Amino acid sequence: MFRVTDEAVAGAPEALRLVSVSKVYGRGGGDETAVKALDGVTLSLPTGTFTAVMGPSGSGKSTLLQCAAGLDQPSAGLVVVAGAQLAGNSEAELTRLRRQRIGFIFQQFNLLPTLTVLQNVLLPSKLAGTKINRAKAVSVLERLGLGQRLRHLPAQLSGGQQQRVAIARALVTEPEVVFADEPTGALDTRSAREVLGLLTQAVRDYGRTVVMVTHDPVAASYADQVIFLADGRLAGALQRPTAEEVAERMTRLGAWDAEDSPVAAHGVGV
Ligand SMILES: Nc1ncnc2c1ncn2[C@@H]1O[C@H](COP(=O)(O)OP(=O)(O)OP(=O)(O)O)[C@@H](O)[C@H]1O
Repeated sequence: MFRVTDEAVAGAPEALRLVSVSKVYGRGGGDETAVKALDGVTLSLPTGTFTAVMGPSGSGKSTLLQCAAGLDQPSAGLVVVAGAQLAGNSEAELTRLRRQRIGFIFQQFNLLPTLTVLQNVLLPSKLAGTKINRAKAVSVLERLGLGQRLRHLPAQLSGGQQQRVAIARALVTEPEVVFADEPTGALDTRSAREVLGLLTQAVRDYGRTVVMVTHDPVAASYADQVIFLADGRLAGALQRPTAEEVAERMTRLGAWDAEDSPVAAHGVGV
């Protein structure tokens, strides 16, 4: 099983465990269009770690995130978030677990356009039926540099600011695990760097656990470890990686030709 072995987190409680998780799209069996997107993935991530998930296009990264976050059901296997098993629950129970234990950050921010910044951040606790702590939402937004933007609508903010609102929304419920699917994919270099810094800070200073899918070796280098997928299976890991090491591993996995590597092409961009 893949397990982070960093001394700093040795003995830390487990935030996320996947045991032999597989996902088949389509009907399976004789269905010729069936796709095995995940094929027996087993891993364990301690609380307070930042993990990047990389791999060639179609290797199962988004599927892994969706299954681990309870947004999709695995075809087989077990997902455990901070001791609570996700599979086998009713949809209502799954929704409750998701709202209480999981935060999600998307590439396209997914903010509600008619709600203000503050209302967007308060929405998850409102939906979860928990006591809405306005002061806490304001303090998280202030920490993320948005204290002057509470009453603005998303359209009045830059992309980087919108993603910071989405980060605040993901963090305000103090979830066990924050999943981020290409959180810097729609951002310019500077905003991307800010967002990665904030995710790192959430892990270092607030003990959150972050799992981020990215195509960018520089973004991945902010993580404590990178796990690689190929054809739906784990294909290795790197601890405290540099962007160059990540790019080299991606080249070996056939994700891109060496000369097409984003690091080779642009240098360390983010
Ligand atoms: N809803 C779906 N129905 C059928 N096949 C799917 C579905 N979603 C994903 N797949 C297939 O599952 C495999 C894994 O897809 P996934 O999106 O998880 O890969 P990925 O590594 O995130 O890819 P990318 O880097 O291109 O986003 C691919 O072959 C994809 O075509």
